[in-house]
Amino acid sequence: MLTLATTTPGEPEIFASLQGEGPSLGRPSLFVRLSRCNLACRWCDTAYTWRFTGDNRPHRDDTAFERSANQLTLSEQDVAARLLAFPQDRLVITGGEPLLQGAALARLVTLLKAGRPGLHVEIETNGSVAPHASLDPLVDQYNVSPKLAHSGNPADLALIPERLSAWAQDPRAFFKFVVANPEDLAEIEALEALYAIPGERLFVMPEGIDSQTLRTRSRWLSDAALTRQWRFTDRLHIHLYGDTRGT
Ligand SMILES: Nc1nc2[nH]cc(C(=O)O)c2c(=O)[nH]1
Ligand code: SF4
Ligand SMILES: [Mg+2]
Repeated sequence: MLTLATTTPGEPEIFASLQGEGPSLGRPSLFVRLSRCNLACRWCDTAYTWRFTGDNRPHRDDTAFERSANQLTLSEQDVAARLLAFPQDRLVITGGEPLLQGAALARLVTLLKAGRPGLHVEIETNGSVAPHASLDPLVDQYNVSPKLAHSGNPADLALIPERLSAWAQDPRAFFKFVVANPEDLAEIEALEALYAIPGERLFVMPEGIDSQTLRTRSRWLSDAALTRQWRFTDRLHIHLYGDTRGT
């Protein structure tokens, strides 16, 4: 069984969209959003996957979500059938933190690759959880977003040395650091040096859930990427659709 996020109560967050972030930006893709996360970022744009009633960890909006309206449990077969009803040949698995459900995801991806040979599978992860051994060989690309101090997570939960070192050595893993302030850059430089992350696989992305914020931050962040030989990614889906579920 898989625990998914919902778009509207009762409807799983399964949709087709252009990949809005990272190395596959602009590619037509299927998305499935899983519920639950092991971290709690202050600026999380999908707090409805984890900040349920009674969870008082700090968050920008201070909103708590009713679990029953925002979570849905479906079988791997059901999720596979819903995804295979779309024509796209790329899948983005996101969350929440999808790797918390790695064994069930392996069963899902096995069904999907049987139904659509050649399906490209990428996973959006916060980078703190190891992929389940049965899932890892089925994954084509990881978009790894380690959480910096401004996320509000304790570093010992968010930045796991063995994990960061494994991602840095995996050619399938692209780092995507969410940046809000120029002070965040020194932290990225330190991680780049410590784990020897190749610039080719290091993206910076402005934090923001509206076009104006993204544009303002892109102005200095793109310069920072240029001088450090990092890659830059915008958040295309925010410009196109705004901060809405199912897009
Ligand atoms: N279009 C689109 N691209 C995305 N890339 C990463 C997303 C995410 O929420 O993880 C996302 C998303 O929610 N929508
Ligand atoms: S790791 Fe991702 S899903 Fe989890 S709280 Fe942070 S931004 Fe939200
Ligand atoms: Mg998102």
